[in-house]
Amino acid sequence: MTKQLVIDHVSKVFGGLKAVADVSLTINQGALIALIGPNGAGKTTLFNMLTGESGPTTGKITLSTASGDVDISKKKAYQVAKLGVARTFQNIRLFGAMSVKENVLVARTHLYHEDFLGTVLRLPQFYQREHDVGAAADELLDFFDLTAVADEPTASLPYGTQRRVEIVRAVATKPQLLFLDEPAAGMNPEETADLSRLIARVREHFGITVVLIEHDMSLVMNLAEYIYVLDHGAMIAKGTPQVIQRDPQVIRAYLGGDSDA
Ligand SMILES: Nc1ncnc2c1ncn2[C@@H]1O[C@H](COP(=O)(O)OP(=O)(O)OP(=O)(O)O)[C@@H](O)[C@H]1O
Repeated sequence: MTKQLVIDHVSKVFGGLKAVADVSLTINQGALIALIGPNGAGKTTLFNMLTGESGPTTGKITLSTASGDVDISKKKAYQVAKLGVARTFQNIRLFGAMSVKENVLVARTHLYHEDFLGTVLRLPQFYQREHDVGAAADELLDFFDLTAVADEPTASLPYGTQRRVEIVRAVATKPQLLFLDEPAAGMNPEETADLSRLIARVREHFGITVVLIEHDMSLVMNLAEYIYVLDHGAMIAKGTPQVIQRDPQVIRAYLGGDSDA
């Protein structure tokens, strides 16, 4: 198995609070992993460190890329994104006034920022690229079953659809690694089941490694191959869904008790 992301003794301290405490784990290419834990366990804080939103206080994060291993511990979010890492947020962050397709186009166009001269001078490659970007966006919208709402302003769409737009926008950046922060939040069981199938298809079709934070245990247990459990910033368990469901420490963390009884 090829390693994609190595998290080596990573901690994050806010004032006196250790939000993430000495967490180590390795994510292999193509994996579908869930990160779970009670509220305040440190899941989003860990995601923020892995995507460059906020650097670790101590520890190292190494991303394998086509051109070798890169230490991303001190890199900014836009630099990590350029290395092939995309994410969605717990609170949807879309361009609400823009249409669904425009959201995808913006994400896709970011890939070509390097060719500033070609764009400014409107060289032939600019028009070719515009055409390619448009065609790729249409294909993506079709894959995500969003063609019918392609021209709708995203803010006008139902919550579950907006979540799908967030994911397609992340996928439009052609990531190697996709982080989804509570993708099923606010969804009904039917939408959650649809989402679960969609995530599995995205991973399969685009060959993207997927890491998700989720409180919906039906989604986690059905979808994830491997689960990491955080509690009070520390990794308290890891294993397959079958193992995690029976882990006494995990059950205790969720039920909030302190004893073994
Ligand atoms: N920027 C910050 N400044 C200070 N404390 C923070 C900051 N961000 C998070 N925390 C604290 O760190 C701890 C971990 O928070 P985090 O949001 O990572 O938990 P979580 O597992 O994602 O929780 P939830 O499931 O509720 O989203 C919490 O005690 C939180 O209050």
